[in-house]
Amino acid sequence: MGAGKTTIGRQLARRLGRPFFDSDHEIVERTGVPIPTIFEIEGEDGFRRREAQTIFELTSVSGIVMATGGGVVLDPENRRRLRATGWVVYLNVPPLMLYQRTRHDRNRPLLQVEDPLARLESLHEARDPLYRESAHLVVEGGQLVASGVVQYLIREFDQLCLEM
Ligand SMILES: Nc1ncnc2c1ncn2[C@@H]1O[C@H](COP(=O)(O)OP(=O)(O)O)[C@@H](O)[C@H]1O
Ligand SMILES: O=C(O)C1=C[C@@H](OP(=O)(O)O)[C@@H](O)[C@H](O)C1
Ligand SMILES: [Mg+2]
Repeated sequence: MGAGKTTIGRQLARRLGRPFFDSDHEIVERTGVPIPTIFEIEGEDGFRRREAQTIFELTSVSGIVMATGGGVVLDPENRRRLRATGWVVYLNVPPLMLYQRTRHDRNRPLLQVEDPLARLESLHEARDPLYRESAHLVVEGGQLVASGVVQYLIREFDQLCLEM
């Protein structure tokens, strides 16, 4: 959360001239309610079921750029499908920076706790191996501005296309 998936995904899609989908946005569109409301009514489990269904559908569409929610890697089938159907990028950003970017945002239910930085640290530790297992490319650090990451990804993607 706060790594820049939505921001960078949208910019990357625009630069590549491809359609952009954000799995969280799809879930909100389909249910007609914001993510915190889904967590309130159906719990995290309910949200994860909707997320897995959305990932299943979006990984069936080719030629798109997709941003996922940060918890998508918890489900082994999500990880398998994403890796098998797409070119997966992990934006690895230190928890303190994630905290600075998300601290005023009330739209992430998992961070509405007394100590959001500690929550981000423990999520990062638990999920980092899962992100690495899923990704074809890891962008380390989070120091680059979003447009810089996009430029880097376009170069890497062009190189990949040349090699194919
Ligand atoms: N590379 C970046 N450098 C600085 N701020 C960024 C960067 N990427 C995203 N942000 C900012 O961080 C916040 C969270 O970004 P977002 O794209 O919603 O992350 P995610 O979808 O991974 O949770 C937004 O305010 C966004 O403008
Ligand atoms: O990390 C997570 O478990 C979540 C990340 C969120 O998306 P972002 O990573 O875009 O913030 C959203 O899917 C939900 O609040 C749960
Ligand atoms: Mg997002």
